[in-house]
Amino acid sequence: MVDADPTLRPDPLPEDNDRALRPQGLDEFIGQAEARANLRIFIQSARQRGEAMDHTLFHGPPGLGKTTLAQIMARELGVNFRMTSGPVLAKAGDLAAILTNLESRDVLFIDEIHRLNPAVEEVLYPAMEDFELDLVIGEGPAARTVRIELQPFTLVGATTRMGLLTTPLRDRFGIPTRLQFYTVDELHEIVTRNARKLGAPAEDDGAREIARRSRGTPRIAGRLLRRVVDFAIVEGDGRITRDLADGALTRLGVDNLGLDGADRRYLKLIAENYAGGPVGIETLSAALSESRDSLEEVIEPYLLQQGLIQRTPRGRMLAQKAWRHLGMVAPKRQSDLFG
Ligand SMILES: Nc1ncnc2c1ncn2[C@@H]1O[C@H](COP(=O)(O)OP(=O)(O)OP(=O)(O)O)[C@@H](O)[C@H]1O
Ligand SMILES: [Mg+2]
Repeated sequence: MVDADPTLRPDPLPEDNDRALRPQGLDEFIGQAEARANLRIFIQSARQRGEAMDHTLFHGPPGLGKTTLAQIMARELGVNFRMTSGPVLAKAGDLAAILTNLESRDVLFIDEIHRLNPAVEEVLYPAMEDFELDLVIGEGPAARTVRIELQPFTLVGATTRMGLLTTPLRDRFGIPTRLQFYTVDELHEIVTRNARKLGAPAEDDGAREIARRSRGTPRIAGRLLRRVVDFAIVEGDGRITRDLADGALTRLGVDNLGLDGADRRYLKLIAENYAGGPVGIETLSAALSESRDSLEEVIEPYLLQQGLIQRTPRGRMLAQKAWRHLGMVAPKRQSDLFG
């Protein structure tokens, strides 16, 4: 039932092509216990009523399973899955074409929904609320509006930036769901299961080492597992032991907290050039040649969650844990504040 039309999604991440490791049903999906329990109820209720499930919004950092959950929803609802994304929908007509082709109760997934063009977003409001489409035909004084009835459908939106969603759009989702970073135990289970699927069984300690160093993120766990399997095949006897995983991950530049080169560059910059901060996000973005968005979406959420940095009104600051991790000593004023 999955219909991920490649023309609708020109730029999928390589991991996203990997159907082999993607959990297929809610029972197979590990972690996010609260979100999963709620979704199970809402899916079953929609099925029993024979109605389209309410519109659902998944938000949270990249790689935590937003796309995966949207696909699972369609499968469990027994309906078609249509996928597109905010930046791809350039004109109102692009969205109208998709909406008018939906079958009753289908799931329409819009990735990066915070990047919708305002003209397209306008079309979405009546579609979500009343399953109606108001199309303007013609221009100037001759322009007129035609109303088209749509089949009831479920919109599933995904965003890494909840704060960038307009209020009217946010308010039209009946089921907003925030995804959390995964615990080491959850990632351990995911790695163990995926290693089995890849035909390279992992020892308990080996799987745990990968889990510990995956930045709380299943996508990263999947990527690191594949690389460790490469090392196990070429330099080991195919088994994923703790030593093998540790050696491979260290060679890949993933340190013992799971931070990669970009994370350490961020922390080192604040330590070495700004005495631990506070320093503004724009300054960091310029100094690191990274977009502000990628700092805020990709790098900072995990560093904040790990208590390595703090966000203050005057900018970002290193916490004591970050100084220790870098093997550096905080200047006196810092250690007084965050000792
Ligand atoms: N709970 C889970 N159990 C096992 N694998 C998972 C789980 N969640 C996600 N994955 C795997 O992690 C990868 C990333 O998941 P997904 O593409 O759904 O993330 P995403 O939140 O949509 O990311 P992005 O914000 O970048 O679009 C996929 O390969 C998926 O199979
Ligand atoms: Mg996704």
